Parts: sequence; C-alpha cells; structure tokens
Amino acid sequence: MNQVDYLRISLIDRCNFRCQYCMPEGVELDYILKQQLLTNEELLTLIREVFIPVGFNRFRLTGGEPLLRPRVVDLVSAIATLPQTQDLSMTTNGFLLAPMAQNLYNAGLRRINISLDSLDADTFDQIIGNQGRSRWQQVWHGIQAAHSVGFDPLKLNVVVIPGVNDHEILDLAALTIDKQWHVRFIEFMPIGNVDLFGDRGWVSSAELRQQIRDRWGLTESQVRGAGPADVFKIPGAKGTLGFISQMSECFCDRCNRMRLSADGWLRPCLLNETGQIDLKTALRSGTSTAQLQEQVRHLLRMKPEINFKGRDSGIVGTYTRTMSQIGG
Ligand SMILES: Nc1nc2c(ncn2[C@@H]2O[C@H](COP(=O)(O)OP(=O)(O)OP(=O)(O)O)[C@@H](O)[C@H]2O)c(=O)[nH]1
Ligand SMILES: C[S@@+](CC[C@H](N)C(=O)[O-])C[C@H]1O[C@@H](n2cnc3c(N)ncnc32)[C@H](O)[C@@H]1O
Ligand code: SF4
Ligand code: SF4
Repeated sequence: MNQVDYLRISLIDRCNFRCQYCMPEGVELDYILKQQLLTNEELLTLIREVFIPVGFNRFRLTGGEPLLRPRVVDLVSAIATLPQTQDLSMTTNGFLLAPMAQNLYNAGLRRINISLDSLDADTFDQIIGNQGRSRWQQVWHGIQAAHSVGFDPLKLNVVVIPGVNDHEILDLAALTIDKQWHVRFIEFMPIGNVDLFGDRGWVSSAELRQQIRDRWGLTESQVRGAGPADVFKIPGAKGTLGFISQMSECFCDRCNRMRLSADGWLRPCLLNETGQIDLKTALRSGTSTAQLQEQVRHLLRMKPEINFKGRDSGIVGTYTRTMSQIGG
C-alpha cells in the first residue's frame, strides 16, 4: 500500500479570480463563514497532534486563493519550523505574490506552484473572468518576484482547455528552455464547470507531448515534487515539463495524499466524497487529539477502497464542493 504522507490544506475557499474551469461567474457558492474557518491555532494543533503522528510530513497550502488568508506568513513560518515538516509548498494564482514573495521565503517557504493559463493577457483575462483592468501583468510580476527571491522549484500550472488556450502549448513549453521554470500541463477535470467541460473538455497529455516532441524532442526528467505529474524536458532546457493526466491515465494506485478543507473536513479523495471527517467540529466539541488520530488512521486504512474508481466506467461525478473549496 502507498505511504499517504502528503496533506493538501485549503486555507480559504474565497478567491480573487473566477476561473472558468473552477468557479465560473454566475455560479453561487456558499462561502464558509468566518467562524467556521479553522483558526491558525486549530490548524496547527491538527498538524502537530493529529497529522504528523499518523505519518503526514509534506504539506501544501492552497485555496481558494491562499494569499487571501489573513496571517498566512505566520502560518507558513509555524509549519515550516516544525521539525517533522519535510516539504512545505503553496499553490497560488500569483496575483498578490509580488509584495509577499520575500516574506514567504523568509518564513520558510522554499517552493511554489503558480497558475498561469496563458501568455496572452486577453486570453488570460477571459479565463480568469476578469471584468476590469487586466490582471496578467500583475501575475507575471508575481512569478518574476518568486523567481528573484529564489523559490526553487518554481512551477507554473496550466489547465489546458480546448479552443481556449491549447494553441499556446508550444509557447508555454518554451518558457522552460531559457529559465529554470517548470511548466505543468493539467488535464481539465469535470469538476467546477461541467458546462465548459462539455463532451470532452480536455486534451490528453500524450497529444501535448507529441506536439512538443515534434518541435524540440522530449526526454524523461525529474523535479522535486510530491504530486502526480509525469516529468519530461526539452533536451538542453533549464526547466522541465510536467503532465498531470488525471483524465487519460489513472494514477490513483499511487495516490499519496488527502485534503483538508478550510472548515476542517478531511477528504480522502479529490474525486470521491465518501468518508470525509469533520475534524473541526470534533476538535471544538472536545474530542481528544488521540481520538482524532484514531479516526484518521481508520480513514487511511479505508482510503484504497475510496480512491476514485469511476474513471474506467466514464462516470462524471456530481460534487457538493468544487475545486476552489477543495483546493485542487
Ligand atoms: N485527480 C487528481 N488530480 C490531482 C491530484 N493532485 C493534484 N492534482 C491535479 O494537479 C493540479 C496541480 O496540483 P498542485 O497544487 O500544483 O500540486 P502537486 O502537483 O501535488 O505539486 P508538486 O508537489 O509540486 O508535485 C491540481 O489542481 C489537480 O488538478 C490528485 O490527487 N488527484
Ligand atoms: C483550486 S486552485 C487553488 C490555488 C490557487 N487559487 C491557484 O489557482 O493556483 C489549485 C489548482 O487547481 C486547478 N484546477 C482548478 N479547477 C480545475 C479543474 N476543473 N480541472 C483541473 N484543474 C483544476 C487550478 O488550475 C490550480 O492549479
Ligand atoms: S483555479 Fe485558483 S485562482 Fe482560479 S478560481 Fe480556482 S481557486 Fe481561484
Ligand atoms: S482521484 Fe482520488 S485517489 Fe485518484 S489520485 Fe486523485 S485524490 Fe488520489
């Protein structure tokens, strides 16, 4: 059985973007009320007294948009300084990153994944649902700031949407040639916006790799990470190319992670809502952390059964929580 040691922690369900594939305009979401959010202290108690003792030592901070979380730098510092933390990372849209990058780095964050779906400001704004001033430039500054501060590896996440940004694959891949940036292409999952997904809203990683191989060639490679990406590189490039292929390949048999929502629900699988535990309510009602460890251990034993199995039968799930609420 796989070691499950990677916890993705959603710090907040709110976001300053409305990406078409994640939380499209017009969709009403029930945001978590402030008093229902895990406080920093509660989150740290759960990490120290529940998750670390049962074997988690790699943590990713996500959202919604994690940089909207008040006192996020303090939280980074507290998790980074735990002696058991072997890996701490963040997934962000980068919009608020430029002025925060140095503080996050100083607090102990050393690697970061930034979403960047297009190099074209108009396409980018269309994808992120912006209705005012273009936001591309500010995200680009955030990426540059992360680079100058020294985040390494610095990864750029691209959700590939047919007819929207799939014509930019080669331009995005080319970023890795001169810069030590790691671009990852993610197959669009039918969670968040099933209408945009349509009959077949994703482009297979195999097709993308073929395009890139035809242009430059492609060899297998590696980069530090805890996720499901298959990593390649253009021969001679400084950075790598990752492919996250949850629609065309199944990587559930090597699944090493669980997810904690901003309101304290522990979820064993992104694409299956079975088995979730409400750790916040248990903690607030006085359940001991020893008992919570037992509940999480039980869920760990159940996880192989819960891991998503609908892919083979083509099942598209209906989910009560979307990607922004789960954390990707
Ligand atoms: N189906 C599925 N998709 C996942 C899973 N983990 C990550 N992904 C997809 O990959 C996207 C990017 O993940 P990131 O937040 O960058 O994290 P990661 O790939 O684990 O990061 P690294 O540790 O740097 O490898 C997510 O938003 C999902 O679309 C998973 O367990 N199941
Ligand atoms: C939910 S976001 C949260 C963190 C941050 N707001 C960001 O966008 O990086 C995490 C990741 O989920 C990805 N994502 C969101 N909806 C998706 C979908 N339907 N299919 C595949 N990936 C998705 C995003 O591209 C992003 O890389
Ligand atoms: S993908 Fe990230 S930035 Fe885009 S709407 Fe979802 S949470 Fe916000
Ligand atoms: S779909 Fe579920 S089991 Fe499969 S890799 Fe993702 S989280 Fe793990």
